[in-house]
Amino acid sequence: MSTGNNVRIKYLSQDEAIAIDQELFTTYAFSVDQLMELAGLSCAQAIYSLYEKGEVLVIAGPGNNGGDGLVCARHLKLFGFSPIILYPKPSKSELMTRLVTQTKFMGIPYVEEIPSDLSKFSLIVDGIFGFSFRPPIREPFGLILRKLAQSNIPIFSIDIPSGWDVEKGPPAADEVPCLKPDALISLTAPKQCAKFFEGRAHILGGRFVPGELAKKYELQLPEYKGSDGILNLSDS
Ligand SMILES: NC(=O)C1=CN([C@@H]2O[C@H](COP(=O)(O)OP(=O)(O)OC[C@H]3O[C@@H](n4cnc5c(N)ncnc54)[C@H](O)[C@@H]3O)[C@@H](O)[C@H]2O)[C@H](O)CC1
Ligand SMILES: [K+]
Repeated sequence: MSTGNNVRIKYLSQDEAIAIDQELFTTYAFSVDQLMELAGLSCAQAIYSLYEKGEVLVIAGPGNNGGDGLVCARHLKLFGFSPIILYPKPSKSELMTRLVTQTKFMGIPYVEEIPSDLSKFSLIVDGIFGFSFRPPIREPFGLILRKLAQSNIPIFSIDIPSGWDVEKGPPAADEVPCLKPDALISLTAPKQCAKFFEGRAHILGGRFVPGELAKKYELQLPEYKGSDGILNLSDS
């Protein structure tokens, strides 16, 4: 992709995305919750820039993509949205347990299963699977994705449209339900599946990559404006 400042942004393979993530946590000494906070905050900032305030269903999966979703929900609440969380396979990790406690103290309600009628929601945040997803989908996520694929509510996908292959993109029509997100936020850098994104806004977020690491992986990241935490790649 060519961006406004004539840089060709790189699309990462699944292995590269995982390797960069690991390097951030080891060599560069970041903790998961530091980066998750920045990632989730950039998701909420992107949503604020794209959508009217309203009731938002945030669906959190079992891994760190789900953690980004929980952080995003917390910031959405502070920004004046009304998030509701579906977190069907809660992790027992200390970090995720703390995130759940934080959201509950923020007064954010949880639902146990995907509501049969989604019409009251103005937006669905897809924090189900990120770059570690490997098909085929295990339940209850197949059921949830089927329901989302059938609805007309705009979907904002965090890092990867859930159910898509991280490199090959949308599943074949006869395989599994295929999400067609209205917006996608790529954290750190887009993964190869983002080439197949046809929605309204492709946002770059997660502004925490040290220059040396970006150079090593030849990320060719476009420049964020000023102190912004997000950059709309669809504008350029
Ligand atoms: N460096 C960054 O940009 C950061 C990104 N962050 C976010 O972290 C995710 C990646 O998180 P990870 O925990 O590695 O994996 P996932 O969330 O993608 O999911 C793993 C989770 O899902 C289960 N799973 C995998 N495949 C399936 C399947 N076919 N069916 C059902 N369940 C499946 C698996 O068992 C795990 O439980 C990245 O995308 C960003 O969103 C960080 O927050 C900050 C740094
Ligand atoms: K996702």
